[in-house]
Formats: sequence, C-alpha cells, structure tokens
Amino acid sequence: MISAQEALDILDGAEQICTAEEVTATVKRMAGEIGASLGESHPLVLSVMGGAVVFSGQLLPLLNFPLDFDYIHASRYGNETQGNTLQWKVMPKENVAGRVVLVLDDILDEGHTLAAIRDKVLELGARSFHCAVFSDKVTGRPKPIQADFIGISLPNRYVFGFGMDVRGAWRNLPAIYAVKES
Ligand SMILES: O=P(O)(O)OC[C@H]1O[C@H](OP(=O)(O)OP(=O)(O)O)[C@H](O)[C@@H]1O
Ligand SMILES: Nc1nc2[nH]cnc2c(=O)[nH]1
Repeated sequence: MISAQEALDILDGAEQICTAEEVTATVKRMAGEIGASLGESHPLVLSVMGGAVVFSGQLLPLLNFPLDFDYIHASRYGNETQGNTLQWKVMPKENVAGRVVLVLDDILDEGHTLAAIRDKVLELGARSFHCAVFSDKVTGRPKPIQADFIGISLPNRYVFGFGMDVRGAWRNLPAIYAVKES
C-alpha cells in the first residue's frame, strides 16, 4: 500500500483521459443497450471484484428489469501494472447453472481475466455468457475474448480511477486517468 502523499503525487502527474461526465453518460448508454438486449432474460449479473465495484454500483440502478446479482473475485494484477497468473478469490457458484449470465468488469486489457471467467461460468452450466466492460484498452494485440457491451476505448497506458487502482490507490475517483509516461 502506498502513502496518501504518494497517491497524491501520482494523481498530480497523471493525465485525465475521461471526465466524470463522460463516465456517467457512458454508463447510461450501456444500461440502455444491456436492457434492449437482455431485459427479457432475467439474467444473473456477476460483478468482478474489486475493479468493477464502482461501475456495477452505477450501472445496476439504471437496469430497469428483473435480475439477480452476485459477485466473483479474480485478480491478475494485484498492486502491479503488469498482469500475472489469475488468482481466484471468489469463484462463480453453482447458481450460474441454467442462467443467462452477464459479467460486469471495469476494463478489458489483455483479456485473460474475462476469458477465464467465461470458461468457468460456461463450465458450471450457464445457459449463455455475456459481458459488459466499462473500458476496452486498445492494446494492438489479439485478445482471447471480446466484450458484448463496451463503454469506452482507452489508449494502451496504465489507467486508474472509476474502480481501477494504481498501486492500490484511487479506485474512488469519478474520472479516469493515465499514469505519467516514463
Ligand atoms: O484483461 P486483463 O489483462 O486480464 O485485465 C483485466 C482485469 O484487470 C483488473 O483486475 P485486477 O487483476 O487489477 O484486480 P482488481 O480488479 O482487484 O484490481 C480488471 O478489474 C480486470 O478484471
Ligand atoms: N488499474 C488498472 N487495472 C488494469 N487491469 C488491466 N489493465 C489495467 C489498467 O490499465 N489499470
């Protein structure tokens, strides 16, 4: 964990790449798209802790149709800016069997996290798998999964805010920032 001063210094040197207003408008648009596509299917919505907590918290009240909610917890980055082996902290449960499942995540980067979640959800017998990511990083490399619903595209830089951390800090910011390029 970094100190409050280190967190402030990182923010001071960072570049804002998406404003809070753009974030809010994007979540609203996504809610409409998700409702139009899955609103009749009584989905089980799974939020991927911890990064998706803010996205989920803003999106769920805008979904005006019946759904069930649960969370899963998988982490590949920890406090680092490079992904590593996926650590499952809370696996999807048997309650996915037979359900239309919608997974919510904050960012699709290399795609390994979401691909592993898809494989596990389908292995547990979900009727279908859908995923909504607030942001999709343009990596320039092929990804093992594409999202069904995408909020914004992000440049190939390490970003934080709106649920995403930088060395554990700043998940609470309403806008999105990219760390200073070294
Ligand atoms: O597409 P990928 O390259 O696999 O990366 C995407 C994942 O990385 C982040 O999680 P992280 O591992 O940082 O855990 P956290 O949400 O708890 O910070 C994010 O929330 C996604 O789940
Ligand atoms: N906070 C954060 N988490 C990530 N997980 C994958 N890519 C990123 C990123 O750019 N920022």
